[in-house]
Amino acid sequence: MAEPPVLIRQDEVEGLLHYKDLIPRLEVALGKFSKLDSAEVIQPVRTTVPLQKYNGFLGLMPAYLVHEDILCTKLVCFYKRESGSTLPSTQATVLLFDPEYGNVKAVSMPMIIEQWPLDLLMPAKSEVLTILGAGHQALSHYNVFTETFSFKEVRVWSRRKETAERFAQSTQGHVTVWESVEEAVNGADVIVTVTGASEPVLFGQWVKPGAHVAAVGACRPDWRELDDVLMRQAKVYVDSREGAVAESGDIILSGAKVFAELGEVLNGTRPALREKTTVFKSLGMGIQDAVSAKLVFEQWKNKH
Ligand SMILES: NC(=O)C1=CN([C@@H]2O[C@H](COP(=O)(O)OP(=O)(O)OC[C@H]3O[C@@H](n4cnc5c(N)ncnc54)[C@H](O)[C@@H]3O)[C@@H](O)[C@H]2O)C=CC1
Ligand SMILES: O=C([O-])C1=[NH+]CCC1
Repeated sequence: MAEPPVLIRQDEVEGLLHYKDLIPRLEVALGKFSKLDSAEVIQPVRTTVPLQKYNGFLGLMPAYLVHEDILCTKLVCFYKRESGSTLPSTQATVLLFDPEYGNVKAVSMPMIIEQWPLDLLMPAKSEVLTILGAGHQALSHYNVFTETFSFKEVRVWSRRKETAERFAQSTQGHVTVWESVEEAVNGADVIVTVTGASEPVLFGQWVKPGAHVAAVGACRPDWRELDDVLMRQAKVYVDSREGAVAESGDIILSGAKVFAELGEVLNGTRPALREKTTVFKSLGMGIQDAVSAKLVFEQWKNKH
C-alpha cells in the first residue's frame, strides 16, 4: 500500500528551497517546455473556474515532466481584493504524485516565485530596482532579485502608502517608498509589477529606454498592469505563448506581439535583446511548481 502523503508547511518550504538550487532546474524545465516536445513536458494551459461570488478564480495547473518523472498539480485560488481587505489574494497548494502508482506523495504550500532575475534581459548595468505593489509577491520577488544581484537602490510603490511603508520596514535591505509610480520608476533599470490591478498602473512614457519590466500580476484576459505604449514599444517575452494569448490582458488587449518564450532564449533559438526595453510577462507555469515540489520533497526526505 502507498504511504500517506506528507504535508510540508510553508515555513518548512521556505527553509528547504534555495534559489541557487532551484533556478538552474527551472531554466532546464523551461527550455524543454519551449521545444514543444510532448515526449518531454506536458503542461496544458491552466483550467480556470470562476468564483464570481468572491471575485476570484480557482486555477488548476497540472504538469508532467516525462524524463524526470515528476507529476504534479498546483491548485491556486486567486482573487481581486478591495483596497484595505485583509484576505489573502493568492492561496495555493501543490500536490506531488508518484506517477507510477498514482498516489499523492507530498502536499506542500508553494513558495511562489514565478520570475527570477533574468540577467539575460536586464540591462547590463542594472542599478535601480523598482517594485510596484507591496504584497506577498512583492516580498518574494524582492528577496530573489536582491539575493541574486546587488542593486544600488531599491524602491517601492503601492496604491496605499502605509502598505509600502510596512513593506520597506520588513525587508532586509534599505528600500525607499515612493508616492507615485511615475517618480518610482523614473530612471529604474528593472521594474517588477506585482499588483492586483486590472487597469494599467505602469505607462510606457515613464519607462527608461532599455529597462526591463518583470510583469507578474494581471493574470486574466481582461486585467492589465501595463499600458499599450509600453506593450507595443517593448520586446515582449513570455513563459508560455499559449498561456499568454489565452490569459494575459496586457498582451491580448494591447495587441502586442510575443517576441519569444523564455525557454526559447534559454535554448538559444531566440535572442535576448537586453539593450532594448523588454517586458517578461509571466502567468505561472505548472512545470515550475513541479520542479520546485520535487526539490522540496527531496530536501524534506534528506532531513527526515
Ligand atoms: N504570474 C504569476 O505566476 C503569479 C501572479 N500572481 C499575481 O500577482 C499579483 C500580486 O499577488 P500578491 O502579491 O499575492 O497579492 P497581494 O494582495 O499580497 O498584493 C497585491 C499588491 O497590489 C496592490 N494592488 C491591489 N489592487 C491594486 C490596484 N487596483 N492598483 C494598484 N495596486 C493594487 C495591493 O495594494 C498590494 O500592494 C496578483 O495579481 C496575483 O494574481 C500571483 C502569483 C503568481
Ligand atoms: O501561478 C500562479 O500561482 C498564479 N498565477 C496567476 C495567479 C496565481
